[in-house]
Amino acid sequence: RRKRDNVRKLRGPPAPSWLLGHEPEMRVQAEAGDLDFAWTREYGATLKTKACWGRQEVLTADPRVLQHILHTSGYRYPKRPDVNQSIRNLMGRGIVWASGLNLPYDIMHADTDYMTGEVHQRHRKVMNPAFTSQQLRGFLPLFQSTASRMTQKWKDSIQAGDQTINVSHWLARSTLDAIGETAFDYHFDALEGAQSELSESLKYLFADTTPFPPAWDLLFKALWRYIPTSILQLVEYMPSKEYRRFRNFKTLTKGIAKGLIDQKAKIPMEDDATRDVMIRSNVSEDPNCRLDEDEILSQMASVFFLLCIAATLSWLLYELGRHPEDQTRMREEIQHLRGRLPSGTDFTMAHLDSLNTLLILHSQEVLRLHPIVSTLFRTADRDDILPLALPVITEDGQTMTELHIRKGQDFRLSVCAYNRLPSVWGDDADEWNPRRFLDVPKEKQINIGVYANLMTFSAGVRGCIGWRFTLIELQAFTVEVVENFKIVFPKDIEIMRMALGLMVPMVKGKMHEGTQMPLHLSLAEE
Ligand code: HEM
Repeated sequence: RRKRDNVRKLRGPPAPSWLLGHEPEMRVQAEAGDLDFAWTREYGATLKTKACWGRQEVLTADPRVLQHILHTSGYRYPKRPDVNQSIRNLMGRGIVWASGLNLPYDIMHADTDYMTGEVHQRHRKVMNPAFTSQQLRGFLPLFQSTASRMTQKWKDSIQAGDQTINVSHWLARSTLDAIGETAFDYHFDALEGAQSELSESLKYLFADTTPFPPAWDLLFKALWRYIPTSILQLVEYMPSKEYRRFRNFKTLTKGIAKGLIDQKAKIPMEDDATRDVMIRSNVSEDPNCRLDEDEILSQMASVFFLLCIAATLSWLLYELGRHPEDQTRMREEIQHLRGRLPSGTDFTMAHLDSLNTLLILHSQEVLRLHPIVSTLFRTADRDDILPLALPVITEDGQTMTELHIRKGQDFRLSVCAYNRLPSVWGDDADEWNPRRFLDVPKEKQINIGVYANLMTFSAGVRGCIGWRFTLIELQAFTVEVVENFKIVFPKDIEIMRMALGLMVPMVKGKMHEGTQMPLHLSLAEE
C-alpha cells in the first residue's frame, strides 16, 4: 500500500477561492517575489499553496528540497506540463522544452519508468560545445567592441544634451547583437536599429498579457496536464493575444534560423571554419548528436535569454547608481588596472578575473538579489520522500523534517526566496551587500546552484547552459560602462520589479511603457 502524503499537514496562506486558488494573487503581486518573501517568513521555507481547481501545490525555498528535485533526481521532476507547453508555444521543440519523451500526459499516467531524459540529453550534447569556458572566453573582444559601440551611442546622447538614458533599451539591443554573433554567427545589427522586427517582438513579448491573464485562461491551462501532447500542441493556435505573440516570435526566430542555415549550406563545409555546432549537428554521423530540422530551427528562440542578461545588467547599473561608493571604488580599480596596460590593448579575461574583489562580487550580488527567472515549476513523476534542511512546523504543531509526496505533486521552486534565505545568506539577505560573498561560510551551504550557489541559473541536468556566457558579458559591459560614465539613480522615479514571465524593471506609474531603466549618466572623466 502506498503511504499517504503529508503535504496537507504543511501550513500555508488561506486560498481566496477554490476555483482559482492563489493564482491571481501570485500574478498581481505589487513586486515580483513579494508573496514568496512574506509567506516563507511566516510559514517557513516549505509551505502549501493552492492552484486552480483546488489543486494543492508546494512552494519551497528549502536548499535540500531544491537539491533533491533539481540535482539528485535527474529527470524525475519534469517541468509542469502547462509550463512546458507554454515554453513550446514560445520556443518550439528546442532544448528548453525537450524532456524525456515529451509526453506530459503519459508521464502522469504511466506506470513505467519514462524519465530517462534522452531527448534533452541529445539537445544538450549538441549545444554543450558552444558553451565551454574556453570557447566563451574567446568571445570577450566581441563583447567589448559591442559594449563600446553602445557606450558611443550614450556619449552622443549626452553630448546632444540628453543625460537620461533608458539603459535597458540599449542593453537589450547590444545583447541581441552579442548573442547573434557569438551563438549563431549572425549579425542582427540591433544597435544600429536593424532587425527591428525581432527587437520589437522581444520588447512586447510579455507586455500586458502574461501578468494579468483572464480567469478562463488560468483554468484552461490548469487542465493541460490531462490532455495528450498530440492534441495539446494545437493550443499554440489559440486566437488570443498572448498565444499570437508567442507564435509570431517563434515563427520569426525560426525564419531567421532557416535563412541562416540555407545561406551556410552554400558554403562547402571545409571552407567554413566558423560553421556552428547546430549546423554540424544536422550532418552528424552519431544519432545521439543529431537534431532534426525543426529542433535546430527552434534553438534560435534561445535568443530570448538575452532578455535575462539585459535585465541583469540593468539591475546592476541601478544598484551602482544607488550605491555611489561601490561605483567609485569599482571605477578606481578599473582605472588602476587600465594604467598598467600597454596603450592600444584591451583587458583580457585574466584582467577581468583579477578585478575579483569588486566585479565578481557585484555580479554575484546582482544575480542573487535580482534573479530574472524568479520561480521554476516542477512536477513529481513518482511518489517520493524529500528531506528538509529547514524543518517546518505543521498545522498540528509538529516539526516536519521530511516531506512525503505522491506522483503528480506540483512544486513552485522559489528562486527569489532561496536567494534571500537569512540562514544561507545572512540576516541582511534583503539588502544589497556584495561583500557578503567574502563572509558566507561556504562549507555550511548545501551545494545546489551552478554558480556561487545561487538558484538564479537553476541547477542540475537542466541548469542554465548560458551562465558563463552571461558572466563574461556582464563583466565586459560593466567595465565599459563604469569606466566611461558616472551613474546616478534619478530621485523622481521609482523602479518596480515586475514579474512578466521574466522579472524585469519598470517605472512606477508608467507600466504601459514596458521594460525600462532610466538612469542619469555623465562622462566619468569630467
Ligand atoms: C542572467 C541571465 C540568465 C539567467 C538568469 C538564466 C536562467 C536560466 C534558468 C533559471 C534556466 C532553467 C529554466 C527551466 O528550468 O525551465 C535556464 C535554462 C537555459 N538557459 Fe539560461 N539564463 C540566463 C542566460 C542565458 C543565456 C545568455 C543563454 C544562451 C546564450 C541561456 C541559455 C539557456 C538554455 C539553452 C537553457 C535550457 C537548458 C536546458 O534545459 O538544458 N541562458 N536559464
